[in-house]
Amino acid sequence: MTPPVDTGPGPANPGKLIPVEEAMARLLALAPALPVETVPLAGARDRWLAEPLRAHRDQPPFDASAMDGYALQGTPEPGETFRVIGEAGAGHAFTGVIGEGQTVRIFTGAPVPDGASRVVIQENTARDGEFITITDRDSGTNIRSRGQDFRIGSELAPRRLRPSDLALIAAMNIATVPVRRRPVVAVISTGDELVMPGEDPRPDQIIASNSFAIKAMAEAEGAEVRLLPIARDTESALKAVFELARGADVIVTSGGASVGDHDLVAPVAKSLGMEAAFWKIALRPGKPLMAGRLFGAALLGLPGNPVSSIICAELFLLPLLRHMQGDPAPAPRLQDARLGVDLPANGPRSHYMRARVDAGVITPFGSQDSALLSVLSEANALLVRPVGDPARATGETVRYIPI
Ligand SMILES: Nc1nc2c(c(=O)[nH]1)N[C@H]1C(S)=C(S)[C@@H](COP(=O)(O)OP(=O)(O)OC[C@H]3O[C@@H](n4cnc5c(N)ncnc54)[C@H](O)[C@@H]3O)O[C@H]1N2
Ligand code: MOO
Repeated sequence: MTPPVDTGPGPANPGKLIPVEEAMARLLALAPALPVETVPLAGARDRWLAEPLRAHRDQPPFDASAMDGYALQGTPEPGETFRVIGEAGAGHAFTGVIGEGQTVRIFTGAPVPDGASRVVIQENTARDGEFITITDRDSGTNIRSRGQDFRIGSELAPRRLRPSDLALIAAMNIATVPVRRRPVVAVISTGDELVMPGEDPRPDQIIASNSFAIKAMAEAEGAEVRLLPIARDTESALKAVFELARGADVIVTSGGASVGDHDLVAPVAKSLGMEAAFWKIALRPGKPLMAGRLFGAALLGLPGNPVSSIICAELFLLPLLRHMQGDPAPAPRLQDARLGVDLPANGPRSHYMRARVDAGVITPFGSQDSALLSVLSEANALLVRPVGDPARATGETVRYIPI
């Protein structure tokens, strides 16, 4: 186990590994909420509503028939007859008044005519020319009253817009919505060993994989992602690629974050003017995580190990993107499950163990090496072990993050 010792260039108390929660708070403080823009409703799926919306009308806007049948007064008994004096369809109101002994043929969604207090479904009637006879009682009125769904002025609070929210907003008669601008994320992979998938790698080369996960995760969180060229492990190469990231809201690097001679991300970012916020976290995997501000953007330096990089993106990049888009509670949501195995006590770093949760029982994988993409791919949960968590027995309740 790596001891909690740091030789890195972190600004505040550089000898200390920062707790995950503190790192999260300091990261979110690096990036203000993005500006608001107005978009057509049809293009607003998954965007973050920036301000409350208020309904422009009642829904339904009138007392509406819930069934196909006959609108009439009172509570008719089987055997009673009524004269049909007209018809009401959806979008075609009957404008007269229904009197005693009268009825109007009505269809689902039509306004209930004045004078009617219920709709008898047609299955409970027998029609003979101009007349109907009631054959069975209806249990309810079959009328949806005006404003039953929502009233004019009803508020929809800011949220990430799901398809059903779009339908609700449309029904409120609102055609465009104020949303947070999408964050622009520049992704930089670093390392002399990296080649893109599909190339012809030498035996000592590695396929760059991290950026594909980071891009997909950030896009699913609403970002526009710019995949920048792989930066080689020289100051000049890294500087040149950093320059390409200007204009982004968030710059994400992967690799080169540790203490080796070729780990240049922090020194090069500093030479370009980065204000460092923190470096090194009491976290496993992902200890060498760096954050700061560069070129007016939030900079997040992820470790190179593929699993560390993806888990740190889950734990820090995605909350940052949610925060920038207005999510008031952007941290990952923890859930409870029962342990499927005994676990030894945890050490001085929070451990996010790759695990599978099935039917409420969570079991971490045997190997937790931070290079194993095949294990991460089988995992559907990160079992969260807090710093110093004591040994846990099978059946105890533990917390996890679904992934
Ligand atoms: N002496 C120490 N060595 C290391 C420490 C330490 O504290 N002291 N920390 C270890 C930990 S923990 C981690 S995590 C890694 C992180 O190192 P880097 O961020 O500098 O990552 P690299 O050295 O560049 O790469 C690590 C590993 O991951 C592969 N990699 C890198 N980028 C990609 C990519 N885009 N796609 C796929 N694979 C990638 C790279 O080839 C290496 O195998 O440092 C430990 N060392
Ligand atoms: O954070 Mo490294 O082992 O945390 O992969």
